[in-house]
Amino acid sequence: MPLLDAATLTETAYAKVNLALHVRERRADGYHALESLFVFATDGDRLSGCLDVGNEISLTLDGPFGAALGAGADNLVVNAAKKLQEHLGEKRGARLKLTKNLPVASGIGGGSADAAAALRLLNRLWDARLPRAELERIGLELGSDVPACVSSVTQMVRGRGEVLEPCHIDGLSGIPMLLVNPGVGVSTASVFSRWDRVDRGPLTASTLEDLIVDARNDLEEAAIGAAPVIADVIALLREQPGVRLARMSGSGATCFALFDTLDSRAAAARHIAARQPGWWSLETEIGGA
Ligand SMILES: C[C@@](CO)(OP(=O)(O)O)[C@H](O)COP(=O)(O)OP(=O)(O)OC[C@H]1O[C@@H](n2ccc(N)nc2=O)[C@H](O)[C@@H]1O
Ligand SMILES: Nc1ncnc2c1ncn2[C@@H]1O[C@H](COP(=O)(O)OP(=O)(O)O)[C@@H](O)[C@H]1O
Repeated sequence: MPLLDAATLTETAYAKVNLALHVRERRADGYHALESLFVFATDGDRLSGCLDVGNEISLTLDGPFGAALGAGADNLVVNAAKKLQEHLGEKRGARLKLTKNLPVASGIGGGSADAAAALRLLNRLWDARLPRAELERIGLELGSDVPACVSSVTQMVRGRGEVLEPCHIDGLSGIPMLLVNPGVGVSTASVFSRWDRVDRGPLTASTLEDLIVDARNDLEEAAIGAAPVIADVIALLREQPGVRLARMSGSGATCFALFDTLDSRAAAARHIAARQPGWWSLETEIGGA
């Protein structure tokens, strides 16, 4: 039996879900001004790490999607570690292990959540004690979604992804949620470039009912243009008994459905797995504020 290494720290990289995503304009710098309600699932990837005596950064991967990624410099975990090192101005080392449970490039911010988890973990491991706002600033250099993933709480997100406002909507926390991905990867940049540049108005939802009735994902049409199967995922989710809201997350292809009970979520998961055995799905809940 291996001894438990007391110096190993762990973090969960919670899956991000955009309950609503309004795209307001294409900015001069090529990024898009967004208004989005971010929630986080209670599940995600797992990152663990301990100090490396040689002061090197190394990463190993396992889990269902571990083989879909390299463990080199372009992995967002390694990137995050290097950015934090740079920021601290000291070469410190870590041996990291990422258990990749979430599909890659799938609109649920797996890579962004991993990068944020790496910042949180190394901030503790290296005893750097940077405040959250500083980790969020470093996170923005790694990707637009990383700042929100640092705290992984329900937030209204604006700008490119760096304007964060904690947000409480009654009844959201604990809602049974099903994530479904049809196994196609879509590129975030190409989905944004397919957006029709029509501003359909602000996101003002303050209740779950508003979110269901008035809010949208403005990238859905563009993503369906790139991967038509996304329309089938949404249609299948919407016809499941007990569904309150079904929509695409981020730039796709993962879609989510919120259910009124755990039983209706479980029944939907069973039904979809039987109809589409090749699709990935995750039964989870919306995390606490
Ligand atoms: C669409 C969203 C919604 O939460 O999520 P995902 O689909 O990635 O999960 C995010 O805005 C994605 O954030 P992230 O995946 O971190 O994007 P980045 O690496 O910063 O940018 C990738 C590319 O997406 C486009 N991009 C991203 C963010 C933004 N506000 N406007 C953009 O136009 C740009 O073309 C950029 O080159
Ligand atoms: N640890 C990581 N997990 C997932 N994707 C990663 C990781 N490191 C680098 N990437 C790259 O980042 C890109 C976006 O990943 P991800 O954040 O999962 O997308 P999305 O936000 O659309 O779910 C992918 O093209 C992937 O190759």
